[in-house]
Amino acid sequence: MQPSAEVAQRLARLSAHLNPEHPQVGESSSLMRNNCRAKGGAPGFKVAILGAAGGIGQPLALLMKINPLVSVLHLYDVVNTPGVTADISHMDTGAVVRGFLGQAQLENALTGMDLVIIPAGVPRKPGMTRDDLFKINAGIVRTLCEGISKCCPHAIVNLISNPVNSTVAIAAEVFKKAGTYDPKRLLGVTTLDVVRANTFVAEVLGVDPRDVSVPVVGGHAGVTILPLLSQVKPPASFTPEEINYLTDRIQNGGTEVVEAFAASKFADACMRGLRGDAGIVECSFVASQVTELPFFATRVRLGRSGAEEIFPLGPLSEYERAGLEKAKKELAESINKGISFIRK
Ligand SMILES: NC(=O)C1=CN([C@@H]2O[C@H](COP(=O)(O)OP(=O)(O)OC[C@H]3O[C@@H](n4cnc5c(N)ncnc54)[C@H](O)[C@@H]3O)[C@@H](O)[C@H]2O)C=CC1
Ligand SMILES: O=C([O-])CC(=O)C(=O)O
Repeated sequence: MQPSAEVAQRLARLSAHLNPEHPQVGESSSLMRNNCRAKGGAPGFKVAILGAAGGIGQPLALLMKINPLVSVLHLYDVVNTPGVTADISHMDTGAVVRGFLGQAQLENALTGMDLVIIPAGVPRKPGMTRDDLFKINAGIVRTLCEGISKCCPHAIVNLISNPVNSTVAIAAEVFKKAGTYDPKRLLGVTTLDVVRANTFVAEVLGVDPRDVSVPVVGGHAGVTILPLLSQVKPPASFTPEEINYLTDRIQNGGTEVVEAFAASKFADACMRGLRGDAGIVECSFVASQVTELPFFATRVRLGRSGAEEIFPLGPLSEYERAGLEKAKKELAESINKGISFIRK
């Protein structure tokens, strides 16, 4: 008797697993080379993390593997992806995990992706600013974005690598050069500023951070991070001392601790937008006409094509208006630095 189609498929998969012909570096098992599809669940999105073996990349990979919106998860790095991929791939959730190691595998990592998340590059050491990372990370982001424009030009890109205030401009220039630029699809990740703002404001108010929403606008470094405490929801008022304390703590939170939770939260919001959910609003650093600068972080509505609507700043307090001027001055320099890196 002939085995059923399903049994035949299972036997083929088992045989491929037991007899790996030419193991490829960076793939966690021969099952992954069979182009197998995630079983069960919604159709899901194909997500690549570039820099997946790093401090942000690894926990982010774990969080994406448990996200039911993800059907395929590609983990790319220049080191250590085989181990990380093996680890993540053993989790009993739906997404199929594949690992890719080194530049030669970048194109395979990117082909067919719906969402590309980029935490690749060097992080700050104590005493450094995010701008101090420009020298190394600018080139890394350029190479990765060249790959994106070639292999998945319609993917949504979540850019985490610092300095975000410059790397978003770098990515935009690379995409423009390649003729693939869609401003709605390029999003600098500033969610961590919002997550911190919600947490610190909730601490001051003595409420649950999940019930608090603080818009954070501008950019993602020092004074360019501008929490709009006058627009906190639910409405709350703060003393001048509280405003100084909160603004300073939110602007400098990155020197306390960095974390992947916010990156995962933002990626999840992008996928819910892609799926067509209504009313998905997050802060992000995007191409914008809210100010005279070409990029600016404000609340944006995420939809099927990325950042579909960019909300204005709303009424600002005097303190926030002064902060906005400082933020714009530094932001303009960071954005120009990114643009000239590619145009030079
Ligand atoms: N936007 C945001 O809210 C945040 C941004 N960051 C930034 O994210 C970046 C990564 O931070 P961590 O994960 O802590 O650093 P990390 O050093 O732990 O990890 C970075 C990873 O990138 C990889 N990498 C280096 N060059 C690469 C290349 N050419 N292609 C692919 N991967 C490459 C490294 O091998 C490493 O695994 C830093 O620039 C950091 O400042 C970090 C936290 C929050
Ligand atoms: O501060 C850093 O170096 C990393 C980062 O962007 C953050 O944690 O907000």
